[in-house]
Amino acid sequence: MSEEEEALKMEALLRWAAQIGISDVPSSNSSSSIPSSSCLGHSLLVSHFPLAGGRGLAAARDLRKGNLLLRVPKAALLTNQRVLQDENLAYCMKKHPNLSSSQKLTICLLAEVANARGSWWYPYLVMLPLSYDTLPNFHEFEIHALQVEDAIWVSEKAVVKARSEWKEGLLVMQEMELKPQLLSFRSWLWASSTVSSRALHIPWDDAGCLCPVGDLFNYAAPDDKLCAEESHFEGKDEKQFTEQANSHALRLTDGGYEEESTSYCFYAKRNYKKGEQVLLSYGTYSNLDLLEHYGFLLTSNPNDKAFLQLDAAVNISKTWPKDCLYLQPDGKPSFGLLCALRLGETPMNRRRAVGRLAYSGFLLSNENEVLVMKKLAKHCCQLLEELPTTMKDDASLLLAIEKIRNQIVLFDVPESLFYHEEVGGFLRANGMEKERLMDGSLSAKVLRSVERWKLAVQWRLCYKEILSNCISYCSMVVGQIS
Ligand SMILES: C[S@@+](CC[C@H](N)C(=O)[O-])C[C@H]1O[C@@H](n2cnc3c(N)ncnc32)[C@H](O)[C@@H]1O
Repeated sequence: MSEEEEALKMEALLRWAAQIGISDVPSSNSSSSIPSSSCLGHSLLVSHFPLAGGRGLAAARDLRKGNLLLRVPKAALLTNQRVLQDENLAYCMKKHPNLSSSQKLTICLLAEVANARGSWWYPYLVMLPLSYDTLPNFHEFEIHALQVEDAIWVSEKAVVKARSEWKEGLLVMQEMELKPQLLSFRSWLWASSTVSSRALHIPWDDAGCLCPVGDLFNYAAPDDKLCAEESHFEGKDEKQFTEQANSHALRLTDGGYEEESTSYCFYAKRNYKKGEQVLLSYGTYSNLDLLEHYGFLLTSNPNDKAFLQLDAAVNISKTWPKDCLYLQPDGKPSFGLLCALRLGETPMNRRRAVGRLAYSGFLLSNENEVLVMKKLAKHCCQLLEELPTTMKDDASLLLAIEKIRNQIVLFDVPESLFYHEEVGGFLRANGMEKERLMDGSLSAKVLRSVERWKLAVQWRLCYKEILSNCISYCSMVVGQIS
């Protein structure tokens, strides 16, 4: 789509949105005339942020924390409930009660796409991205570029899951007599990635909703941290714990469906200057989570995690589930990991006696702490050594990938790059000659693969940075104690 075409389609979307009551004017100001040609202009404007999500929403004026920014009436939301008002679709869907809500929403989206101009959401549908970089879209080469076993496993699982969900959905779509092109796995991947990366939470359906205009907000990581395992379990029953977690989760998002106004409402989580990008916290995600569901990552993500596999001898009592044993971005071990390591370095016959102290997060003894830190640093060094490339390799590879991505002719790239095993792997995976990579004439398909390759290298570099931060952190603690 040319820039001009895109601008026209965006205008049409904003005009349609204004007509159906989507508005960035707070209700108290609703007497002030809403520009009928656009639902935006009072608080927000569509803009482009190349370094932070591409297309997004900018502040149209100085905004204050707590300001209502956008209201999207329930009638505008693309939900299972709305689409399944079509009796024929509802009848086909009813025959397959085992489909998940997300599968249903994926099918509903494809059914609307099949209606083309006949769909009520047509102006919205034509502005959806044409492709996605979420993990289910990764190919074998890109998955292996992640290098870390856990991440490869998560990606492979995401691909397998997408395929099996497609097979399950296929029966219904055939009964609906969707066009053959919409029955393909490629179409399914597009639709399910749209749902995964754009659906917003609604209380009545786990799949969420597609929210025209409201889904143009790009993501910022929430400041508040919800470290479930860090808030002590002690003295709390499961219900209290869940309630606490839910109240945290509510604070972590700055938009939500409001029953009183039957609208999805978005609020400013902080003050914004005119022209600044207004961001939304979709939730607390590690970089792997972001990659899996949204197809991007943050090079500085306060909620990133590097998971560590501990041998059974360390996580002795299996007290901590695997997902509590990780390093934080600054390299500090999570609460669970530190407890497990401290107890792991305690002689068997003393573990019971110091258990309570350890589970409350206290240091057990200076000797124990030094042993823990040395062991942890050694483990991180080993992990770094076992990975096929160093952080320096990754950083220089990223520079080259950036040039390839921008179709810059690679004059100044060292010849050695092409002997790099990984570059060879990329060429083979895409059935390409070295020359094609150098002359900057890549097809759209190859460019999409470059994009995913870049994300994989960025991800593993962030992971390695956390391990490296951990080594520095451990040596600092040992230095302080000794
Ligand atoms: C709900 S949409 C946001 C609007 C989107 N940029 C668009 O053009 O339609 C979510 C998608 O935007 C992109 N995105 C959002 N926040 C981002 C960020 N901070 N950095 C990079 N990409 C981001 C990702 O592709 C993500 O899947």
